[in-house]
Amino acid sequence: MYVVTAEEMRELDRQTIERLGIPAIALMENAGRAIAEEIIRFCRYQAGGGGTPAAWNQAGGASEAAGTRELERGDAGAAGRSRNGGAYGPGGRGDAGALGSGGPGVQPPGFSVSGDAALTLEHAGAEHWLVLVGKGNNGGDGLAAARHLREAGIAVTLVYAAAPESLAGEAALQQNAAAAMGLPAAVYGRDRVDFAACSGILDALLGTGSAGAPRGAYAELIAAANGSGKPIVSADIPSGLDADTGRAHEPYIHAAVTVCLAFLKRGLLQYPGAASAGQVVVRSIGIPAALARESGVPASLLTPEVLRTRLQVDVSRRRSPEGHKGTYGHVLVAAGTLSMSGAGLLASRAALRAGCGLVTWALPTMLLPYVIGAAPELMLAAAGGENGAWSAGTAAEVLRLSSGRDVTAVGPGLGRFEGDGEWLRALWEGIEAPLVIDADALNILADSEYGSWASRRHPVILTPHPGEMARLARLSTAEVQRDRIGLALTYAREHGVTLVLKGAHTVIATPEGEAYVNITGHPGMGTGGVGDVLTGIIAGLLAQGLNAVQAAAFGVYLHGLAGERAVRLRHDPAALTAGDIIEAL
Ligand SMILES: NC(=O)C1=CN([C@@H]2O[C@H](COP(=O)(O)OP(=O)(O)OC[C@H]3O[C@@H](n4cnc5c(N)ncnc54)[C@H](OP(=O)(O)O)[C@@H]3O)[C@@H](O)[C@H]2O)[C@@H](O)CC1
Ligand SMILES: Nc1ncnc2c1ncn2[C@@H]1O[C@H](COP(=O)(O)OP(=O)(O)O)[C@@H](O)[C@H]1O
Ligand SMILES: [K+]
Repeated sequence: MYVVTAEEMRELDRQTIERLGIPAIALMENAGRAIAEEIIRFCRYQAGGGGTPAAWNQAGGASEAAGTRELERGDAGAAGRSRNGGAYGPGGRGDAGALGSGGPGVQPPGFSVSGDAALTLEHAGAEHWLVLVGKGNNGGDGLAAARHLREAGIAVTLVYAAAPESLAGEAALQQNAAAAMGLPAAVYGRDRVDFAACSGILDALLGTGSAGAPRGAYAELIAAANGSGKPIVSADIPSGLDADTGRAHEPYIHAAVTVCLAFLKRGLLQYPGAASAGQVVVRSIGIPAALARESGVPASLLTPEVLRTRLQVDVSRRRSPEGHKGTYGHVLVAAGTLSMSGAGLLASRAALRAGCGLVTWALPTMLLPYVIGAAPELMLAAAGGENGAWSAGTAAEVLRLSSGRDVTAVGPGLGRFEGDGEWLRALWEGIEAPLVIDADALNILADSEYGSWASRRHPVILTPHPGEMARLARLSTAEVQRDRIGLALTYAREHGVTLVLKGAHTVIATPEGEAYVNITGHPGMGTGGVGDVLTGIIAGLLAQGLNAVQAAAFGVYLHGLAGERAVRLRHDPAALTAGDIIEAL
């Protein structure tokens, strides 16, 4: 699933209209219909008592994002089936249920007629939706949706932010159609609007054409909608949000559902915007995905389908019947100091659980006797150093140990030491295998002009959290968080590295200029050592022959999934520890 900026979206719109000859009004019609269907689905969900995301999916339709957990069920090939199953499940979109919900062998009846179930609502008479209409195309989408809602028997009242005569182009056509259908309309500031009397609000004020903080009537309508306590469904993006960065201008809509049109917008994946969008449903409006591919849209949501098809990852993690420990690669982990030996242990254990054949943990000599037996499957190697710390002189031993290993991971619990820049440079220039760089090794890198180091034949994966990224990019942490996708794309391309920018919705960016945004995981994972586990997983996958981008993307995805599974076993996200994630892998 592609993730676009407002500019990319405009270009794809333009190509669809000009190259394919599909009229803009047709796209707007599709958008309006999709929004109306999702509002009806939301009404069904609410009538059913609301509840879990599963109940939401059952209320009709299921997006690709809803299928992102399918690896969890251990049925990697289920993508298409699960989506269809969701779409035609109980209360679902379409009337395919009329053909029988049974498996193969169930015969359809001889004669059947089915209708537009997605635009039908049993208790429509109980619903009354306010449609807040901006004067751009977002407002046009809202007007088209209003007509479909009215057709479904739902009462609608249009609330224009600006005089209806000020709408132009396709939005003006929609305004004329709505007026011709006799849809009741109010103009904010001129007519009284009773938010208390409605059952829900469609926010079609501002979309991808929005610039800066909402002004005038827009700001007042947003504040009134939020203050009403009624559920809000947003068209394309919640009004007030920056479509690219997810920055929330004041005021901005707090939506229960966002019906994103054509392609996922970057701002819906980046915080704080991601938190204001509620359930995000991406609906096709007739713009082919092939256009996004051909135009080189660089960002995608990381789904099992993207892992399988675009990144060519064998997500089933098949093992050869004749395989042995030599088949699955050997990881060297250079990590741990006296006060942070656990970081090295966590990374090493995670590499084993990720399925590699062998792991050697190189650590300061003094520590070795204390960790014997901590993980009996590990091999330990004393790397020298003094008093449980690393020293510049240990580089030669790490280089010797790395020879013949398939990957070296360096950094967790490493600490800083005299000459650490030259130490890391020796590893960078001398290790003839992929290198995963994390934690203090990233801080060492940030203090070095590593662009002048000899270029490597083998890939480098950097795994910074936002603080480490800030040091690498010489920005503040707030600046890093302002547009994580944009920054990750730029940094990875300019520095020729695979970058894993961690945190909620981790971004994996490639030296070739692509980015993948992960949505597995949860806030309970913000606890010490969880990043060390990720480093181990990525190294373990690299050792098994995955390339840098495959290992980074699949590693981040599995790490989040294991975090979710670990919490289910423990029942409380706050109780999660890094070791639980290793056990849940
Ligand atoms: N084929 C298509 O075109 C398709 C379009 N699609 C839909 O169109 C949406 C994009 O439409 P868009 O480009 O017309 O911009 P939109 O978001 O409606 O806002 C522009 C209006 O808002 C105003 N305005 C701006 N900032 C403001 C502020 N801070 N505070 C107050 N007002 C502000 C601005 O006024 P101005 O500044 O010009 O006076 C202008 O009137 C997109 O999100 C999707 O929903 C899809 O269905 C796909 C097909
Ligand atoms: N809110 C969140 N949602 C999803 N994942 C998260 C969240 N907070 C943290 N994580 C994940 O937890 C890990 C924390 O890594 P890091 O900050 O390096 O921890 P440490 O240095 O203690 O090992 C990262 O993989 C990060 O993406
Ligand atoms: K909107």
